[in-house]
Amino acid sequence: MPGSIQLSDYHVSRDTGFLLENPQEYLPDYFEPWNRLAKRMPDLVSRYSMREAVEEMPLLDHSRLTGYCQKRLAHMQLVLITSGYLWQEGDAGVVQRLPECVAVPLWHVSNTLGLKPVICHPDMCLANWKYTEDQRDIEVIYTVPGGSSSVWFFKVTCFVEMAFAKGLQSVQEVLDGVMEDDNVKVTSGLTGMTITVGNMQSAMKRMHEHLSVPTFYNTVRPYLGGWGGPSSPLPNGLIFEGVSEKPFQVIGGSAAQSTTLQLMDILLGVTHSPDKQAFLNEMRNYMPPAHRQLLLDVMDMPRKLTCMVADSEDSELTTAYSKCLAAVTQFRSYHIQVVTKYVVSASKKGSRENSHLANMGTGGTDLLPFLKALRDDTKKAVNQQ
Ligand code: HEM
Repeated sequence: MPGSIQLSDYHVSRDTGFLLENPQEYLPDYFEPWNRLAKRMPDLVSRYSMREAVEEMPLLDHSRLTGYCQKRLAHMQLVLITSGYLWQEGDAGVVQRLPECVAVPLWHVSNTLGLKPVICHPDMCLANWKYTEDQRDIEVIYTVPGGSSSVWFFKVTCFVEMAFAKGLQSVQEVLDGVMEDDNVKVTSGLTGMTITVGNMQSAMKRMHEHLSVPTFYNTVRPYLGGWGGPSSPLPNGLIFEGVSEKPFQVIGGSAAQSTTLQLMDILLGVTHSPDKQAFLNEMRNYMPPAHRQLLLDVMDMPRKLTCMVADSEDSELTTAYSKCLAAVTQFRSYHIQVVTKYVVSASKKGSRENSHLANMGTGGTDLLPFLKALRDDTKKAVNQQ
């Protein structure tokens, strides 16, 4: 049917959703220096020898990378190397320039993939997991300083994406049901989505099991940072040697770059004020292009779930819709608790080395009012139908 959407057309896997299926762990031997430095980054940083190691690294030919998965792995390795190089000495010891041996390939690989040349959710979550040998659990492949806390942080973020992936069929059901004007299908899809969002919340709850607050705040978070803007230790941005002498600015990694919540917002007709939406739109620039395109195409669907609900006297449909919005609202409320614990309260205890991160989000957002407004917009959506 014209205007209908198949999730599988957008680099979305039936099994793993937005997570890359079978991410690779190592590049071919030619890229051994990248394999080695990316894997050893936390260790090299702890010995303050990351910079030296990067400066000794040869400039490799990125055009020898073949296939999408190799390029995604190369992106992750190069952003990790960048992150270690920049933040090894904390804010005070940051450098203004990224050496050519990292800057040039990172720039080109990023352009090929349509990703920003900075650590991001598509790297550290979507392309950073593998099944354990018995296939019963997952492991993260690469990490940043922070030991078991940082590993756990990435792993739980993967769990949340996995929980979404398990409910993908329900999202497809809603998309199909809306196009076919099929109340039963939409109701069933919304019911499945409600369960899925609940499972995403349960997955996020696991953050508390092994993520230490001071380690997250003082050690993990700085390595997820971007550069540029008044609160950054690199206010003008970073110069990529061999690419341009003009510094440029990027936001760092955040799960706000996950397509999951934005897809649900669009599908459920949740709208945000222009400034909040501008931030979420900016986050789309850090998603893989196919996922970004999915959001745009769902926005452009000729039929809308919200119109269907508004025109319907089918109480099962309207109830399923309200319950789904309530689940997303609860997810956002729970996320606010997590952020309060790991960022807001932690910032009160402070860290001098990375004071610029204080109470702000990666995008420089004033955190709690921002997240609460997004949550309240979700709650309000139900009354707008
Ligand atoms: C310790 C765990 C976490 C912390 C400290 C945290 C922190 C933050 C922060 C600071 C923001 C504000 C945007 C920014 O500036 O980056 C944000 C936004 C966001 N985070 Fe998290 N986050 C955590 C875990 C997660 C997980 C596991 C997910 C799951 C996908 C997630 C999804 C989101 C989303 C979707 C947003 C955008 C705001 C919204 O749509 O409500 N976060 N997070």
